[in-house]
Formats: sequence, C-alpha cells, structure tokens
Amino acid sequence: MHVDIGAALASVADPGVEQATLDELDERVAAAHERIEQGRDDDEFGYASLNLPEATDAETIRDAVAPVADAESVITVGIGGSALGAKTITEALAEDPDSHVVLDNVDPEHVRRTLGGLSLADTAINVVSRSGTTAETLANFLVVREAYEDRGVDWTERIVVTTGDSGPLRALADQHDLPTLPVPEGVPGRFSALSAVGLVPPAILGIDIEGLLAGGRKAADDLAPSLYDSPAYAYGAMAYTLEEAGAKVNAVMPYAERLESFGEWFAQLWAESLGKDGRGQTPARALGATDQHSQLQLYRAGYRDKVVTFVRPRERADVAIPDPDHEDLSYLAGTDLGGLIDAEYEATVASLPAADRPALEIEIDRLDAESVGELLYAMEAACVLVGELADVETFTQPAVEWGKNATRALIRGEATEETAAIDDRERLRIGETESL
Ligand SMILES: O=P(O)(O)OC[C@H]1O[C@H](O)[C@H](O)[C@@H](O)[C@@H]1O
Repeated sequence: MHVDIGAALASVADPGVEQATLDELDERVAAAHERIEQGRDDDEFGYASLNLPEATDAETIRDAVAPVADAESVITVGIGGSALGAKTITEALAEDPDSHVVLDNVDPEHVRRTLGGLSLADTAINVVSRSGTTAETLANFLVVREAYEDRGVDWTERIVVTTGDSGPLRALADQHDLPTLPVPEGVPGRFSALSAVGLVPPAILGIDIEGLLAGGRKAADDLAPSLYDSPAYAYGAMAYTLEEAGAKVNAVMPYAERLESFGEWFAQLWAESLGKDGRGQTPARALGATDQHSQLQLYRAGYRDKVVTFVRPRERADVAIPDPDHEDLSYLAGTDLGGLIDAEYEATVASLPAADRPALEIEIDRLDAESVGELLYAMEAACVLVGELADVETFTQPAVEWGKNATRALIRGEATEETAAIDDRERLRIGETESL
C-alpha cells in the first residue's frame, strides 16, 4: 500500500500540515506505536484486533463453511461490524457482485423484496452477531428462517452462525445444533473483518481468504515507530493533524466501484472509534469518478473543514474505448476506460491543492485478496493510531448504546430514562392539520 501526503502539506493546502509539525509529531507516533505493540503483545481488548491476520485460522473457517460451499450465493444477517467487513471484501473480490446479499436493515419492504428475489435453495445463510442480542439481526434471522421454511428449504442445513459464548443467538444455535464459529476475543465488531466475522461469505464464495490474511500480515509488518516508514501511520498521523488544523470532515473517495462499500466500512471504523469527547472527523462517502460531478463542488469550494481521501488500485482490468466517429471525441481515440478513470483521478486529486484544499492518497497494487487485506488492516492501524494521538477510547461505542437500549425499551413497552426522553422530546410540527 502506498500513501502520498504531499497534497495535504501546509505549503499547498489550508487546512494543511507543516512539515515541522509532522517531524515533531513523529516522537508521539513512536510512543503510540510502542503502546500499540504492547497492547498487541498482551492481547489487550481492542489492540488484539491487530493480531487477527496471525490469529485467524483460515482452515477452521473453510471447514465450517464446507457444508454450504456449494451455495451460489450468501445472505448475511448482521449489522455494523458484523456485516460491513464481509460486504466490503465480497464487493471487492467476488466474481459475481450479486452473490452476497446483506440484510443489515429492518426496512420491511426491503427485506421482503430481497428475500423474494433469491433462490433460497441455492443461498447459504450467514448470521453474525458479536453480542448475539442485536434486535435488527435477531429479528431478520427469524424472518429469514421462516422464508426458508415457507419455501420448503431446510434452513438448518444452509446456515453458519458466528457469535459469542452467550446471548440469544448462541442459545438458538445450540437449540438447533447449528454449525457455529466464535467471534474473536478482545476484538470490537468494526475491527473484525479479518476473522470469521468477515471471512465466512468470502470463504463460501471461493475468495482467497488466506490471501486476505497474508495482506493483513504484510500491513502489520509495515508498522514502524516512524510515520515516515509506515504508510498506515502516515495516513493516521495526517488525518489526526488535519483534524487539529480544522479538517473535521474526512471524505473517502475510492476510484473503483468495487471499493464503494469500503467507504461504508471506513465510516463505521472512523465514526465509532474516534467520535468521542467532543471530537472526531466526520466520515463522508463519495465515489470517483461519479461524484466528481456532484460532491466535488463542495469539496473544492465549500467550508475549509474537509480533507478528501482518494483510494485507487494502481492496476486494473481494462475496457478499450472504441474509436469515436466524431471529431470532437477524437481525444478518446486509442484510450481505454482505465486510462480515462486514472486521468480523472489525477485531475481531481490535483484540483484540490490547486484550490488550496487538502487531499490524501492511498493506492493499492490491484484489487486482489492480498491488497484488500492490507488496506483493511492498514486503515484499522491508522484508526488506532489516531485514537492514541487524540487520547480517546478507540474501542468502545457508548453513545451507540443509548439508541439500542431505547429501542428495546420501546418495543417492550417499558418506561425508562431513554423512553422518557422520547416522550418528552421537543416538537414543533409543521404541516399538520390539527392544532398543536
Ligand atoms: O455484532 P453485534 O453485537 O450484533 O453488533 C453489531 C453492531 O451493533 C452496535 O450498534 C455497535 O455499536 C456496533 O459496533 C456493532 O458492530
């Protein structure tokens, strides 16, 4: 993986980072690296995530999915960290982009349509919940189960469950004697892509999960006590320093359709890990080249509160552009779509410092298992580094729990502090006929 920080230096961008600031920061990076390594050595909560490429046993996952390996597609029932890693990996690497369907929302219309469009006899079910208690996941699991029964397909023969030692999902798995894989110890969901949590669908779909882990190991080997020697830390250190300098928004813009979900995965990683103590960059999602024709206007000319993170593979399969039969299109003659998207990438990256705005670049070699594993691991390491530098509790998400508790209490009809806040919340309704 390659990171270029040049377009975010203070000499070309505002907000930007002075080279001297980075040099000073490097001592803190060294200290943070030492802390991270200590946490990894002790398998401490959260830090243990960065040991997954070594700790995950690909063979155990392959054995667990063997009974469903003939499936043509997979439906994942999970949400957040229990869905986005697998979604990112399969979108990037599966032959057939439609072969992995993720049911992470409980929008009834969406669930009904999704299940209605699947041949369930050919579809494996991957149910994932670290806690085993998440309402959306458990509810969707019950709906999926019934859909299989209604179509006369034995769901107990088509399923793999990944969950912790306790909780309702574990109890259901035991009750029906379902094949299960454990969630890794000490690893928050959003850091668990390189474990069974993220690797079951890729394994069922024949993706090289060993390659993904090898890529993770490579990124782990590339961590070093200086940001100048470590692409992951260079990215993290720049993101941190840019936030301090005013870049409160981090817009991630991959130039590859197959990395669109990477932006979604990154958003959870960044937001849940770093959105604490009144700080944390807001992740935004864009897609190159498409969003050059929409969001770029804001990125180049809006508030000076953003950095754009560009991501692209250096090599890609290509499609030749046929010779145009119009003079005005002659500039396309002899080119291909890869050449065009790369030209758009170069132009758009340069357009930001040309408007005195910062950009960061991340390049992977190509969209293969090793590069994707490397990218996911490096971004996790970058996030942990930012957490250390900002002195926040990277591995917890207390603000999310409020909504989970409130939802459960509402459904159960209980009166709690959270439901009181719902009852008492301020309203100023516009457009209603009855008087307020
Ligand atoms: O894996 P689960 O326990 O079902 O949790 C799924 C998701 O739920 C919560 O909202 C947490 O904030 C997320 O970090 C987590 O990834």
